[in-house]
Amino acid sequence: MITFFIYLVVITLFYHNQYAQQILLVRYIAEVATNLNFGSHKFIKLTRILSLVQKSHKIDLRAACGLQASLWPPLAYSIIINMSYIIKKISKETLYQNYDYVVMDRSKLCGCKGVRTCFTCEKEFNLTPTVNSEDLKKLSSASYCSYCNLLWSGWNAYEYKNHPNHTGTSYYLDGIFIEHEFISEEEETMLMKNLDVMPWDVSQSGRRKQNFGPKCNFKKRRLSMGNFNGFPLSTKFVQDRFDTIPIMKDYFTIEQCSLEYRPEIGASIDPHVDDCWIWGERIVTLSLQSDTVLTLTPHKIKYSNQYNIDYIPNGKYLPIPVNSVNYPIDVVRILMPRRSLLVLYGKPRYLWEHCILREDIHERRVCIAYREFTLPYLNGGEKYTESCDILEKAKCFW
Ligand SMILES: O=C(O)CCC(=O)C(=O)O
Ligand SMILES: [Fe+2]
Repeated sequence: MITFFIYLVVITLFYHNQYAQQILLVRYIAEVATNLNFGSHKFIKLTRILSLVQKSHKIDLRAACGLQASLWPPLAYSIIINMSYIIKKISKETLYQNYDYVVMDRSKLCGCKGVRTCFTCEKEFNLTPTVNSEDLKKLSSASYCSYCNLLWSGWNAYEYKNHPNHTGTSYYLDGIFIEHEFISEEEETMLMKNLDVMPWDVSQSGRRKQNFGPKCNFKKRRLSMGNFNGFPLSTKFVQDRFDTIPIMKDYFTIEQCSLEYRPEIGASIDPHVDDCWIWGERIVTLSLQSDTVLTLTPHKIKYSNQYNIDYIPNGKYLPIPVNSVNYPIDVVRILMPRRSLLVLYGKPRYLWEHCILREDIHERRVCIAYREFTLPYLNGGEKYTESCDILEKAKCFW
């Protein structure tokens, strides 16, 4: 049935000569294939199959499809053959354009890689963003009220302003905490001034960033000091204030990352789960300059151990139901007002993906994202010898 469906898509593809559509369809076929994770040692990696195609056709299909997966061999071979057909059907000119899109280092143009896009590369290569908020709006959504700690049905993230006069259905989801006005307006102004005198690096999906933390290789799960030199002194007061919040007890910041989102660049962050091998349970974000919304979306595990979810402590939240958070609501909207502090932990941190939609960035928004180590890398943990120098460095402010 699925194979037949894939054939249908491929046939449709033959009648489309537009480069962007071809890319999208290739990506779509691959996505269909990726979601069929049969989870057995017998199944070979789709990335390996795709690398064969890309070698013979000089095209980085893996990047075009943005995937990595185990796949049932007969299905995989059928996809490979279909993909070979697709590539052969693409004109030379399109192939070169295509080659540019998927292989070209876009760092001179923007910071996007693989399937991530911003306005700049979308315009240049006629690309379509992967996240479509209209699709999310069709799902059942609820928005978080920080005053009653409940979700209320609906998409509008400003629902919390109606507190206590909410209407509709409420749901409970433990693991979201918001402290309004965590810093004052004067502190926000000073903090922004101090951040903006430091250089910003380009990042993916139209963002810019300033990263302070050790070097982490999430794929190989290797940790090293890299250029980590501690944190800017001007930001110390924020970390110091964490002690005033009970759920932030013993929070020891290892990474601090400023992120900038500007609407004119189409900045956003695609749905993801923060790495579970090295980053501890509490994901902390201080929002600055403008309000935005954190959107939690259904967790779609694309391949085994994605986001290193196998490292979630004690298997506390495992097994994660594939493609389902097992909850009556599919999309959770959390308003992050400027100057507020958000702490995400437990189920919302591990079982849902979070993202910031382009349409939720109305003005320049900057946030400072904080991360702590997982237990094995803290004092007394079995990996402490690998992390003790980094823990020491993380006490420094310059
Ligand atoms: O901008 C935000 O608030 C979210 C950032 C985020 O999810 C991340 O850096 O992992
Ligand atoms: Fe994140």
